[in-house]
Amino acid sequence: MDLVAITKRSAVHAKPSGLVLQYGTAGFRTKAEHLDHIMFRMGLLAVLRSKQTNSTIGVMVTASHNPEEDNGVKLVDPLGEMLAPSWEEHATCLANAEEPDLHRVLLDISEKEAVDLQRDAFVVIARDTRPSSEKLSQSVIDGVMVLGGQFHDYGLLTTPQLHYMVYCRNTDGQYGKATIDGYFQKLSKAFVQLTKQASYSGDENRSVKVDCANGIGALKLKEMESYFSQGLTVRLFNDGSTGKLNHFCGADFVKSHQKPPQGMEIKSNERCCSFDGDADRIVYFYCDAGGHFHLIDGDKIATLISSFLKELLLEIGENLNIGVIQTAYANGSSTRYLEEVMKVPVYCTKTGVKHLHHKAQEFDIGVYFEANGHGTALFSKAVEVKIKQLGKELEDERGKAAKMLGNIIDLFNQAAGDAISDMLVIEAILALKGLTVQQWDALYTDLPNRQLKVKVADRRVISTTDAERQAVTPPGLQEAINDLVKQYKLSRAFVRPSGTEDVVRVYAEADSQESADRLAYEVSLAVFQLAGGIGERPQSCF
Ligand SMILES: CC(=O)N[C@H]1[C@@H](OP(=O)(O)O)O[C@H](CO)[C@@H](O)[C@@H]1O
Ligand SMILES: [Mg+2]
Repeated sequence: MDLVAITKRSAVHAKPSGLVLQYGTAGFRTKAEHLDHIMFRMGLLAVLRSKQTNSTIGVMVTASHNPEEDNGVKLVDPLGEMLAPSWEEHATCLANAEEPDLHRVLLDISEKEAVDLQRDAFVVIARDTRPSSEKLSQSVIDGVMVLGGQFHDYGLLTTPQLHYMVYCRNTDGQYGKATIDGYFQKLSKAFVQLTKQASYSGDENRSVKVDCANGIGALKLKEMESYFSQGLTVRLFNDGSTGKLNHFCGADFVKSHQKPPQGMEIKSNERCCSFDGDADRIVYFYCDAGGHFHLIDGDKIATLISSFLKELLLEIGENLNIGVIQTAYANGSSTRYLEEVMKVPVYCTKTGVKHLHHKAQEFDIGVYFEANGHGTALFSKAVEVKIKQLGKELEDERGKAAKMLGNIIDLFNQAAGDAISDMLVIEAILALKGLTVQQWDALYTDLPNRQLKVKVADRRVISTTDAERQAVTPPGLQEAINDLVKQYKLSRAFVRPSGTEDVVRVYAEADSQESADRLAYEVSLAVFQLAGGIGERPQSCF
């Protein structure tokens, strides 16, 4: 480590005094103007992680669904996964170190993690379309270079595309070619093969409207369109040509406001979907003839996918272990439908895709989705090999189903939840099953629910257990929630400190919207009173 060079370059990317940031569920995220030093330091950290794992590490510059003025950064581990928890702590230490302490922290991390500093390092970098992203990604590169790391800058990519590149590079290209063309080719080939077998006909059915949140998803879908146009026409809205990123549009807006995005013409019963700003989340929706908006969220996506996979396995005659992974935010109706109607085992993990991803790896086939639309399906290597072999060997119906499953496996981005990949999977399944968006929506009816936020002095006073469904502290809070829940039918409620915002999140569901609203409000009051609420008392929303 050339300490003099590091000090010199670090002075160019000086840390504003007093600024403390934490590597949270989605890396670092705040106003773009506060992030230059963070980017430089994450370049340094990526080099250390690369040396330690002897693998390529990814650095993604994005703030996903946050407003355009924000930005953020996260590191991608060797198999395309989120950064390991012990390194999240190192990231926080490094980010908050004052200039004179920077070396010591770098040396501490290297020592604790037994990093062989003589090893080569390779880092791949990508960014979203925010105005601040290009300059910030240069600061990452500066950090990589000062520690002697090699790098490749992919420029503009969606977050899941960078995860995919990292995964490809660390599996010697077995997973795919680590280029954007390789990604387009792999997914499109699988999609076109699948839709060739579809009974769906007519242009109406073969087209979907996509709200791209004015983000990177629009650019990449435009580039990719010609690769899969035999199977699907995509009509892009909020493509960034006029509107502002994530402003009244995108998956997060549509899910949290439960209404269509602005900037999109919607005719009744048309199939529409929304990506978020970095295209790692997707939700579907439509408006019925009466003008009512219908949201099809991550839970219903997981249901469609897992039921299709289960059917294919039945046709192939393989008894594989398939599981669906959700979080506490999954709608109670979805969990009930999966367990009782489809007989698929459902598991609940803490919020944050890394938790779902790890749990999904325990199964032959693990399907995971957060209700907000972030998810994918993972297939064990043994399953992939077996299914593809059956697809080649068998000429009968079983073989046909195995070929289909083989293509579905290739169509999923198994490194991370991916709006483009998920959209193509969903479109293929709807086409193959001849399902309309209304029929898909009718699988089950969501229980009315409400999410609220409460401001407290220190959200760490709330600790939880049972995959965040029960509050352990502060004393009395869980008892208060239990008493409130008892007063409503089909009800459930929980509270947890957010990992990305300085708030406590409250979730409630019940048999009617009024009851869900009321329960959420009453639980918010309990949080405000027992967990040190600040500012205005929660207001009722009914
Ligand atoms: C209720 C909710 O949607 N929470 C989101 C949000 O986490 P919080 O820890 O709840 O702030 O951001 C995460 C990162 O994007 C995402 O994984 C998660 O689902
Ligand atoms: Mg995102």
